[in-house]
Amino acid sequence: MSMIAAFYGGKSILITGATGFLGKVLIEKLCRTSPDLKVIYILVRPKAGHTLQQRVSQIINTKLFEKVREVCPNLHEKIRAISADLNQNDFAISKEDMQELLSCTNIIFHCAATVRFDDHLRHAVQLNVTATQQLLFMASQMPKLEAFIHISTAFSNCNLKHIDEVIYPCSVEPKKIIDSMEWWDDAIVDEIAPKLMGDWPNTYTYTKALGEMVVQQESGNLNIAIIRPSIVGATWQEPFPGWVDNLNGPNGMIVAAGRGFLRAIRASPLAVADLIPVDTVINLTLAVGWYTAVHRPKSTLIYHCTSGNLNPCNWGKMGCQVLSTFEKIPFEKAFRRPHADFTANTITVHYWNAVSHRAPAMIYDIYLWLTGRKPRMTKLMNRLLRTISMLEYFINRSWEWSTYNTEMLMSELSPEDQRIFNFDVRQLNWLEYIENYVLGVKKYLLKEDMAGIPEAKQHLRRLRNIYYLFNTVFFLIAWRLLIARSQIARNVWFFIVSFCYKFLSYFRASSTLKA
Ligand SMILES: CCCCCCCCCCCCCCCCCCCCCCCC(=O)SCCNC(=O)CCNC(=O)[C@H](O)C(C)(C)COP(=O)(O)OP(=O)(O)OC[C@H]1O[C@@H](n2cnc3c(N)ncnc32)[C@H](O)[C@@H]1OP(=O)(O)O
Ligand SMILES: NC(=O)C1=CN([C@@H]2O[C@H](COP(=O)(O)OP(=O)(O)OC[C@H]3O[C@@H](n4cnc5c(N)ncnc54)[C@H](OP(=O)(O)O)[C@@H]3O)[C@@H](O)[C@H]2O)C=CC1
Repeated sequence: MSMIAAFYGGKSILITGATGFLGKVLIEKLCRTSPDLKVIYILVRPKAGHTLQQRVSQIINTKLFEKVREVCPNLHEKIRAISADLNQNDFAISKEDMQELLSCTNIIFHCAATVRFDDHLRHAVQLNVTATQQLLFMASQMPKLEAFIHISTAFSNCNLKHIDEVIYPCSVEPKKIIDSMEWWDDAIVDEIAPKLMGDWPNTYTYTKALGEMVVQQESGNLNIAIIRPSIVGATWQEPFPGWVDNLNGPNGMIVAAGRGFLRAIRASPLAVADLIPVDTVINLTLAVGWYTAVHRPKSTLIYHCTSGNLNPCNWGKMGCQVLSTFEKIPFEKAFRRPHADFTANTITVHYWNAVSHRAPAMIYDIYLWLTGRKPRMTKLMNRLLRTISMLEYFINRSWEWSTYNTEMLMSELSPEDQRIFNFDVRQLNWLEYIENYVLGVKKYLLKEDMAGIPEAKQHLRRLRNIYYLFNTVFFLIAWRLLIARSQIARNVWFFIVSFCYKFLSYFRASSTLKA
């Protein structure tokens, strides 16, 4: 019998960020392995045109929940959506709902965050810091609470090279920043943001670091643990390989490369690609929830959920495997044939951006304009290049994360729990994982049918022919213009023609002699 699965039986669990990427996989695994849990409260913000129940139904009626719908037929009753906005005071939760949450909750998984790199500092502080503070305050009023699990990121200290499982202080106290946000107007925030952020590359990583400090400072008597995943990718094994549903992190790059928009990127091929499958993160999260509640460690433990030090893979190897998968299972409606160059040289990057990204986009837009359609490719390309510029920081550096706590936890699990809640990334076969990842992007994110593969391959062959034709015509025109203007080019041309003529004459003469 799994100790972890049994632990969650009969429990009331509160999840924030349940409608997000990690949140969905968390609910799925919890309901599948502990179908006898009492209730999962999820804090969901209302969205225009969708009731809360519709938002829940949209999630649990997807393929991700196919298996769990069999194990737990009353899934709808297990999930109780509570209207809440983490940006509001008391999360705008009704009095009755708040009363129920305070009196019943046993475990909290805090996943909600803004993961946008370019969010305004005010908004990022509100969600990643102030909301965490408020949730901790709520938690302190919950008499039945056994554990509070906070999901952070391994990049909350990306300004350091070696990162231990400890909380590193930021130069300005989070409480001061929270207070200042009350009276600073946006102009002041904009001016002061770079100074506050120092060597953090974006508001996301900076506010996640502040969030960790808040957790440490406000922990009081609570049983708290922090999980720091690195770059979270598609599922590895569960409930099936390759599931992914958003464009964050590498997903958008895989789409852009597979559709032929992205052909070169400034990246160090030897830098470690610290990807971690989302099901691995969730298995660790559930194991940490159990361990924190049952063993009640004296201090807040931090768990790195990373792959680099246990089973490293670099961006070069990953990129090659992505490309070779495109050959077997190409994406539909490609703009150009997938091709990739990783380069660390800035001049080469500018060259590729001009020749491989902007020029084809402009030529295509001219074609759209000439055929009476609205040009859109240049705009799309600019947006892609902007996205890449934000991700570049993470693909040109390597970090070392120590994983003592994570390894300690692994050794504490029974063999059955190690199997059911497997977070041992040493068992991951990268080539197989990446192939399933690309397949998953095609099936679950782009919603493409596998039956369309022959047509997609045919389309790529057409693109190849257009490419050869375009290059030949371009070369001939360029050469013709050069010959017209330059005596040297004319001499070279006559030399080549006379050389070919002599070679052919010699070849013909020798074959006549042999006959
Ligand atoms: C040539 C080389 C290729 C090699 C072969 C293949 C390569 C594949 C292998 C891997 C390549 C290397 C890529 C590695 C990337 C590494 C990422 C590392 C990140 C680590 C960070 C730490 C992890 C975390 O803790 S948090 C999770 C990460 N968070 C994010 O990723 C969020 C990032 N996103 C943002 O910050 C914003 O969305 C931003 C700034 C990128 C764009 O903002 P903007 O306001 O311009 O647009 P949106 O309103 O957000 O969206 C508009 C539009 O664009 C679509 N879109 C959004 N993001 C992407 C994307 N990444 N790619 C493509 N399209 C995207 C979005 O859906 C919208 O579409 P609509 O149709 O308009 O709705
Ligand atoms: N994805 C990754 O690569 C990594 C993620 N992490 C961490 O994991 C956690 C989950 O990330 P991920 O699932 O990818 O993020 P998503 O962006 O997919 O999900 C974010 C969740 O937060 C919710 N949320 C945002 N704003 C509010 C609000 N004002 N009120 C209520 N809910 C809100 C969203 O709800 P809604 O559906 O309404 O928008 C959504 O459910 C985050 O803490 C992140 O920092 C850490 C490392 C890597």
